[in-house]
Amino acid sequence: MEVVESVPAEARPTSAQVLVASHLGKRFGDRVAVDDVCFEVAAGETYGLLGPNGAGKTTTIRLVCGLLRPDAGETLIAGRQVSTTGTLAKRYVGYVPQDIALYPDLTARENLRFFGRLYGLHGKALNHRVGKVLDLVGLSERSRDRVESFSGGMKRRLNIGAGLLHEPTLLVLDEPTVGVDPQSRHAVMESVRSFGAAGMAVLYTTHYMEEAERLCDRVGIIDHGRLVAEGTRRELVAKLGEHDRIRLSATGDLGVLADRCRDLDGIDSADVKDGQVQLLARDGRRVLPSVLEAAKRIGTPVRSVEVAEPDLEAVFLHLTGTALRE
Ligand SMILES: Nc1ncnc2c1ncn2[C@@H]1O[C@H](COP(=O)(O)OP(=O)(O)OP(=O)(O)O)[C@@H](O)[C@H]1O
Repeated sequence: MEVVESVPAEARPTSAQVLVASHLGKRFGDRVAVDDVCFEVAAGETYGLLGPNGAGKTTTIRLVCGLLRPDAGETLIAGRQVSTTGTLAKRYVGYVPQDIALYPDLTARENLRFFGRLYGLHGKALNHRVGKVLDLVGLSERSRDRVESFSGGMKRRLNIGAGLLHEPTLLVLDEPTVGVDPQSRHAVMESVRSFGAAGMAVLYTTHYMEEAERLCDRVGIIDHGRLVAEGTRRELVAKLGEHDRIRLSATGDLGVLADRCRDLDGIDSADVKDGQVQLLARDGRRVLPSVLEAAKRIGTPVRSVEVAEPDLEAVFLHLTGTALRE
């Protein structure tokens, strides 16, 4: 692991935009992983990159953190240009990778002390930061327990803690709740929320729509390497105009039902997700009778119907024509 020094308080940036990513591009052979991606994250802001598996989220943040060289574009962190070789900009970044990088046979405190030394911390400063970080991630009471005895969520939180030791200005988290049970997921999200509230800039990738909705001040929707839209939840939903989201539970071939619905007047999109047919319609209540009629005709009787306001899932569906899949 690379040694990155911590940043003295007086050297911290004052500009509101902590991260500025401009026209980032990256190919792997013929495959375009990231295509002309631009976004900014301000101090105290939590920015979510939301997209399905393979959309380009990890590649984007590896470019942003200087772990991968872009084919095009550049990133500034705290006004410093990011490069794969230099450490100047990296001093401001806490990067929390998707995979857990902890020593199972060491305690939580020993793990943090190890990573703290890599950041150039020693003596009292190291002890102080380790204590503070254990508090921040809610693991003070388990600090003397070996990591091998931790739940998935606790390991995740400690992994995040390792990225916080040098008091980064920007915290970058790559899908930090993947493989975590719902209760621990909540704890991870609450930790992340507190970092934004404390003034840190947070860049968060996820393919869970609810996480982006709950946690992020602004969301960038990424698909096939391109940022197809960005904004607050409200701004993104407004892009849909007046739309309703309809969820149908039915018995029979849901794919056929979705195909039929797609052809109906007033239906903008139809997709099968989570064992339901999901529709986007300009006026849900008006189209419902023809949907029920079509379902009956093809022998897939509808068992329940839910009409709701659009969410980010609906925005994604509208912009890309596909559902965000797990
Ligand atoms: N080192 C690599 N070599 C070749 N192709 C790669 C490499 N890294 C990523 N890719 C490809 O680039 C595309 C974007 O991948 P990336 O990991 O950035 O997506 P992601 O949105 O983070 O997905 P996930 O949620 O599954 O992690 C994918 O098609 C992937 O297969």
